[in-house]
Amino acid sequence: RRRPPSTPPGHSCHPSHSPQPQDSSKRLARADNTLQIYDIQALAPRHEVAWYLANLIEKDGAGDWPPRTDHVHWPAALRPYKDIYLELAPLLSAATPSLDDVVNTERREKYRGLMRKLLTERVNVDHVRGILSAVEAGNWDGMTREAYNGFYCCVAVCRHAYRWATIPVVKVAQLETIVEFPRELEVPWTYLQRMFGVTADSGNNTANVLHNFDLQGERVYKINVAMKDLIRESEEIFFRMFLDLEILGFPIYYSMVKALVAFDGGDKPACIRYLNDVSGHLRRLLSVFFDNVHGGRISPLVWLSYIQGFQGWGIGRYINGEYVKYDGLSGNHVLVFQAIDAFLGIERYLTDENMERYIPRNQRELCLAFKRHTLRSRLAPPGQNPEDDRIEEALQRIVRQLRVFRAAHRTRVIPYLEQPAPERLPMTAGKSVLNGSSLREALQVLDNLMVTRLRETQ
Ligand code: HEM
Repeated sequence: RRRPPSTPPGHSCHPSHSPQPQDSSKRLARADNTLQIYDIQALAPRHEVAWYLANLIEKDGAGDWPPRTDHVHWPAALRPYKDIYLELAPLLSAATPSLDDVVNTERREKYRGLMRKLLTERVNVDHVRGILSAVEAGNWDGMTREAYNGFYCCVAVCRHAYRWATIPVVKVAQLETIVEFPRELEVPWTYLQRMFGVTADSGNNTANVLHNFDLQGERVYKINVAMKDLIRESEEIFFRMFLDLEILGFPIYYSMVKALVAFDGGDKPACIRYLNDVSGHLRRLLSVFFDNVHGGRISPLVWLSYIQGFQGWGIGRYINGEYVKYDGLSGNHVLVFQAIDAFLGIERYLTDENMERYIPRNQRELCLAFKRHTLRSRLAPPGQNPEDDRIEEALQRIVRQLRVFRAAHRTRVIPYLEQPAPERLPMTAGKSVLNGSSLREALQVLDNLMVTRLRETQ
């Protein structure tokens, strides 16, 4: 298998309340997962959950998790995409969002026109197709999986930039229902989405966020490059959280697999130890949320207008005569929460349809495998077997941790969502333009979703 990253082993200090986001010494480093990955690979032939985790790491992860990406060593035919995104990035955001539809339409047409022009001039679609079809046929001579992951991100963010064409997101953009994308952005997208086993026209947390970091932890395609520090720093901290969640998620996936292998091998004391490990790792992971989702780190004054909007989508296309609208990104795409829910036997938050649209196939399959092996349906009734009771207690501890997270998430996100943004209609990235006659009603719908989820967490 490919070597895991050459970044330093172990962990650097956890982001605290006052780091400069640009200061790399304060960032959580990717861990050295080598030994755990060997262990998972060794277990793969005899336990299907280990197999699905090994498969995710080897394929989507390019040999590690979070996924390894390369944004530099690409075939020449693909490189213009990155150049074009980066060249146009300073034009994307406006320091003062206009409330005038005419001004906004002009801004957007200018951005789209430029992107179209540069794509036509510099991208040879036949060459792009040639490279991606070779990969699809299993021939990786032309590019590595790391580079493929990087390119997935690049095309995804180019599409989101083209979709909105000005940030903050404005009403005229929200009112579009269908957008005709340049073929340079359509052709590769079909291949990329097929490879990852997802169907949406929009991106997802894996493409737009996880793959948007190089191995040194630098974010490659930023949104608000020419805006004030408060916006740029909040943007960095916000997206960095999602990489950190997967860095800290890895030992959780590992411990959950080991707990299942131990249980299935009849070693219940070892199973309990691994479940306790899950709790310990989860505590650390949740602190990423608690330490960052507040005004001292991510400013609610700028989040809604400058950070969230880019990741929305809210347009669609006709498929077999029926209009299908796609949503953008949400925390609900994050693998670690889906995997833990599945492991605990909690019903899924996303519908089957949304899973297929936004969650890469190998992530979905890992979660389904966790669900098939959930321990809770296999324990003796309470009071009949002391070891089973201790397993249930350990599982309950994890459930309680998730409940604390969900209760906190419910309240902490409100100041971000209720920020005035007169340039747009109420919208979340994950749920698109919100129905309801007022912002209050729209937020109530979201709150109901979160309360229901909290209730289901048991
Ligand atoms: C300003 C920051 C955030 C806001 C405004 C926000 C808002 C929301 C909203 C409105 C929902 C319900 C609608 C939907 O499914 O999309 C949601 C769901 C969700 N969010 Fe967030 N979120 C934020 C940050 C985060 C972060 C950092 C995480 C991960 C630690 C996260 C994890 C989740 C999860 C897992 C769900 C699905 C429901 C669940 O499993 O409880 N969110 N978020």
